[in-house]
Amino acid sequence: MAPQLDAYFKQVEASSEDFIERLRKAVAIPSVSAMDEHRPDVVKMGQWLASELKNLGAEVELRPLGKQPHKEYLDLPPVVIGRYGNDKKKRTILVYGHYDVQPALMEDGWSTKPFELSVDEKGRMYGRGSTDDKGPVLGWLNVIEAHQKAGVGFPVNLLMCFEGMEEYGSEGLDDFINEEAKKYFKDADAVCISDNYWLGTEKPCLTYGLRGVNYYSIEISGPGQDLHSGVFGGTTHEPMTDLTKVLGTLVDTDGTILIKGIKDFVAPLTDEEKSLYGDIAFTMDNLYESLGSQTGIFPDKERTLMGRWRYPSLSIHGIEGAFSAPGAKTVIPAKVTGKFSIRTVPNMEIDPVNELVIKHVQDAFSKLNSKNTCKVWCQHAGKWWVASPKHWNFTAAGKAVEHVWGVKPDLTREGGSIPVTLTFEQATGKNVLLLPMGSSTDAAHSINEKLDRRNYIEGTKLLGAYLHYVAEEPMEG
Ligand SMILES: C[C@H](N)C(=O)N[C@@H](Cc1c[nH]cn1)C(=O)O
Ligand SMILES: [Zn+2]
Ligand SMILES: [Zn+2]
Repeated sequence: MAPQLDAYFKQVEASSEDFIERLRKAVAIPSVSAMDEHRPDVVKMGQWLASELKNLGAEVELRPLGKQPHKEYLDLPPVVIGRYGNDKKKRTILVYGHYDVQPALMEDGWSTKPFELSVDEKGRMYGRGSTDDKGPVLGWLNVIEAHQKAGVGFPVNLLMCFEGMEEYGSEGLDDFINEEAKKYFKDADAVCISDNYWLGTEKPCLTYGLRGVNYYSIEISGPGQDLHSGVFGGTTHEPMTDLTKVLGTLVDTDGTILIKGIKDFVAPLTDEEKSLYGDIAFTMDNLYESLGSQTGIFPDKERTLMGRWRYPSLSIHGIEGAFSAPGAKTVIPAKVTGKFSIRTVPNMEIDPVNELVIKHVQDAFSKLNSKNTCKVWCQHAGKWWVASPKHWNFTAAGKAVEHVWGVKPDLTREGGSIPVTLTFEQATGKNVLLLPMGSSTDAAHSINEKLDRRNYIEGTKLLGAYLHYVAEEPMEG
């Protein structure tokens, strides 16, 4: 295998500028799944991805997912599915990624235009979606292209599933995967997802766990329209006042969730699990670097990692309908919708958590004795996932990491959520591996999201090397 991999690696180096151009084109399409007005861009991004894959000789289909739940005027973007190679003697790996991105506006504080890839002198490639998840998705395309150009045989059959709604809760995808698990995806021997990040900036990792996410909206309304606060302030119940009070009952400033009963669902920490945290290559400085501040809750790495991986958290994200522009508008908003989410962990189930949250919000609102109206609902939910890393899929990835990066990877869990991971595992019955490309300082979901050129190019080598090691692993296990 060594000469083949050497030739492949050389080709990745030789094609690196083309691969960066490919990422530049992808970042230029503002495929923001959460914004109705960007839906045509999400569709355009799916079509662009499909055409790139076709140009590389893959069989590709754009599968419709129907209308968006609760927004029937919108079509969901298509799932791009594809196959590269169909040799019964080879293993088949199913790869998943997403081509939609989080919203990004200059006024949020970006230093460069979010939808123009901007590469600085240190090789940091800034742009929305660079690390989450366009860079990793294009990594798979780069793997195909570099094999072709180097004349190196492709080691496995590749099945692909790239969706356009991940940042909005993967609407429609669970049913699609369940439906196709025994059809389009039936040959898959294992699954690989590249959509998370290293813990720091130097040590690669393989990831075997994710938190789940239950995402909520609280809508408080009263007046028939927005009002002048000088004319009506002091004479009416104000939705924004009610909402901030209700939001204030959810979580304490030290991160403690204040909803009664939530803690009781959390699996107790065992001595065996506790002992795993000490060996992970992570420091408080790694945390401070990626936070861009020293505002961590805990003083030590172990409790910080547990706070991210194995305990739930509740975050308040924003308020729709509230005044948020610069200046001093003296308005009383008539209807405001607060958004918050809970990252869930073993053994929190979606429905019992929803019941506690909805009851808590209703009780908190009724204590206000307000004449306004309060509605609360779970917008989307995806369950946590924890797998065993003792499988040939992880062994192959571990060897590939050692080959490309020269170190054994850490085995990590992740605080973020990729709800379809569990769906793939359950629907296909196959092992799922998370193989991240980006690092802790990439600022996914934040301003100035970036992917380091080194992570993109070495990451492309890693994805290819992983496929070669997969081809060599004995199947059992
Ligand atoms: C880890 C992954 N790259 C990611 O960012 N996932 C999102 C999924 C999500 C759920 N609701 C909205 N987006 C995340 O963890 O926030
Ligand atoms: Zn992602
Ligand atoms: Zn994301």
